[in-house]
Amino acid sequence: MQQTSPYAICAEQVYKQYKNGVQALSGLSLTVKRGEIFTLLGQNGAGKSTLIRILTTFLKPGSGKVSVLGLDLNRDADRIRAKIACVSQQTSIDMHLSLRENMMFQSRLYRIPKAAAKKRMDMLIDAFDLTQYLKYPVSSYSGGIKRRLDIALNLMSEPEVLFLDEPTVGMDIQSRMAMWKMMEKIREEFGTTVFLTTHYLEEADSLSDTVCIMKEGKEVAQGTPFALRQYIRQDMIRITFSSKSAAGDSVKRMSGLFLPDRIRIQDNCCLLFTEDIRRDMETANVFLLKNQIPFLGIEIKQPSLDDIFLKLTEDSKQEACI
Ligand SMILES: Nc1ncnc2c1ncn2[C@@H]1O[C@H](COP(=O)(O)OP(=O)(O)OP(=O)(O)O)[C@@H](O)[C@H]1O
Repeated sequence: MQQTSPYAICAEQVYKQYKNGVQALSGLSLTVKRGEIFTLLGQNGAGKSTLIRILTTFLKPGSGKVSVLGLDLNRDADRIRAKIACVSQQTSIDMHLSLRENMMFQSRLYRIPKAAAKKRMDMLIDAFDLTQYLKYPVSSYSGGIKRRLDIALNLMSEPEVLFLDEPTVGMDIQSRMAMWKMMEKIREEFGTTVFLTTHYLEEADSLSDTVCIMKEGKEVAQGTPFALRQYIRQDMIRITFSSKSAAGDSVKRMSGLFLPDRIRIQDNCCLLFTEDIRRDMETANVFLLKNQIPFLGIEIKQPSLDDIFLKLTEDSKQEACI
């Protein structure tokens, strides 16, 4: 009897080199639990889209072991394809068809019986608040509504894993919030595993069960947003100056006091990563006052996911699995 894997996705030591010699993945490993929202974060060119193309069977890895829903990617690509759906940057909506026609067309691609397809369509239209748009032509929808419809289309086949490549890119805050609600609904009500990529850190923070930070084709950290924050296990001191150049000048002057990898400039602030908050707070305060360096404020700050992302993606020596 085949055992059900607790993991939706397992990738082990995946390498991928394109024909032009670019090494897009360099030994990437990650695990995605069934039913969770998993977010992949990485700078441009980190290899996120390459990984999605591999996991959705469009691209073969050079080497490494990948299983999706317990099925081996090399042996069972067809079976995997039947159980997943992928919403990419290019929408799969046909602008000449109505909303309902688009959904029914999708159901025919998956050979879903008509009555079942109609039931599923009505449920999805209701679940994702699309009813009010039924009377308008699809071509008139805003980008956010088109994206919502695209996701609904991809859910017609009841996929077990839904891949979303930057689902909220370029959206205004209202549309992004509607999209977050939609993703939570997909996880809560349908039990679908959601695998998404994003550049928005606050999105990863508020929405994800697990976040994986990628750099240069490899994971640098994977864990819950909370665990990632704990990973740094460092408080931060934030000193605010009147301008970025004032912050830069002060950091130069303080360079003898703190190790270079403990100091970072962010906008008009200087961030000090510290393991001894009292000692370093006193050192920084005394230095600033003694040298009459003008500053607007000094405070203790918990690192955000942003700070962790910057720290991990800037420091190539850091690696962590949480
Ligand atoms: N078809 C291709 N042929 C050759 N090189 C490619 C191809 N697709 C991607 N690359 C290169 O592989 C590396 C990883 O690209 P990928 O698109 O996977 O990164 P990404 O993290 O998705 O970036 P972005 O956030 O900008 O979409 C980059 O250096 C990119 O230029």
